[in-house]
Amino acid sequence: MSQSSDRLEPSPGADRDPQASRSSSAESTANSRSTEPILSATGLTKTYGDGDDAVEAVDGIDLEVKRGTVVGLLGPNGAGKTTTIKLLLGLIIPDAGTVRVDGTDPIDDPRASYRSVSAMLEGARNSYWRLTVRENLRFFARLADRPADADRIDALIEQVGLTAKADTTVNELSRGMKQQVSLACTLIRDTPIAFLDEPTLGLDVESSLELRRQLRDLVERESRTVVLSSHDMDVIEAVCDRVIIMNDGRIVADGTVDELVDVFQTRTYRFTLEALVPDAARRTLAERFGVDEWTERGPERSFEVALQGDAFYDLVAVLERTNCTFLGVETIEPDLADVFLEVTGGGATTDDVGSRQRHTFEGRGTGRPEESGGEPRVEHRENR
Ligand SMILES: Nc1ncnc2c1ncn2[C@@H]1O[C@H](COP(=O)(O)OP(=O)(O)OP(=O)(O)O)[C@@H](O)[C@H]1O
Repeated sequence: MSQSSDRLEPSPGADRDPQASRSSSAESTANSRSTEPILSATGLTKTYGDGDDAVEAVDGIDLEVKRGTVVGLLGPNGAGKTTTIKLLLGLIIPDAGTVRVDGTDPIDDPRASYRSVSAMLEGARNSYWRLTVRENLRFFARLADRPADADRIDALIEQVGLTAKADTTVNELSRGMKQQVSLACTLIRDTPIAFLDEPTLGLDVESSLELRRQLRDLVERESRTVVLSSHDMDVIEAVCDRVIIMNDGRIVADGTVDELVDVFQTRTYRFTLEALVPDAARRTLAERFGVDEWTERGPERSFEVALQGDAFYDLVAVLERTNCTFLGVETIEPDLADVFLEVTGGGATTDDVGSRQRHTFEGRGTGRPEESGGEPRVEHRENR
């Protein structure tokens, strides 16, 4: 979808008067609004097509989002993230279920809902490339109930790091900069809710890091409610308060990044062996533990494997039985990539894993790292 912000334009004359006198009933409505979820969905369902071609994209989702939180929607390709966002925005009609956006119904009264939301869908396409950065922001600011003034526009341009490019046309900017302009165009309307669908899609590592930093900065300064979808676990970990993992149109996990890591308790280990690894060992490790990638480093061979509970001891027993000379094992702190694999049963690879904190245990033996006696040496590996 493109030009999402156009489609979210409020109707002329639909403006609310911010200075309107507040009756006590209006106050109590405002108070109850501040405690109720700013966004909710019940039984949300959407199937595309019919008959043999039917695709159940969203299958009975219930969801509540508190004000001022940043929620990450994560899941493999086709999980239903974009469809969910479009349903919440009222851009597509659900087959069943209800949605409330800041006290409004985006299906019955889309204009009322559009005052509360802005969206950046599919990356950098929601700005006008023949206009300058500042012209874009002026344009999008004017779509708001209370248009931002020149100072606010300059401040936002500065926050996304584009002051030097403020009067440059967007088509002359790099892809990362275009994405920053899109983000600024989405945020300039100062809506209480912003949807960001894959905001770092297609960015190089540097630009992705920069956008992530700016996003967190903006969210902290302005306490917006943000719903952000991404395949990029580093983005989700860096920016989100809460993570919802989708698979096959359903929510399969919902919690804080820390909670999910605790719940799923997957540990990834790197085992290092002497070079002569018997074929029987390789075969058994592949069949029982899915070990099919080995790293060769001089006289050492190593592999990484995600294990739960007693599987660690089972693997060590296989190494002993097949006469492998075991040089050491490191534990790698689980992160969202591991959780994601665990919950969805696939759909991403551990190549997606970004930064990991490693607890390295050295020395020969077959004991579990915690029992190997050595003090763990903590390393930090940056993959980004
Ligand atoms: N307009 C459409 N017509 C038919 N099927 C669709 C349409 N849009 C999405 N789908 C299908 O619905 C399912 C969910 O798609 P959706 O785009 O919501 O997933 P997603 O999690 O956002 O995926 P991705 O991460 O790849 O963008 C997929 O099987 C997709 O092929």
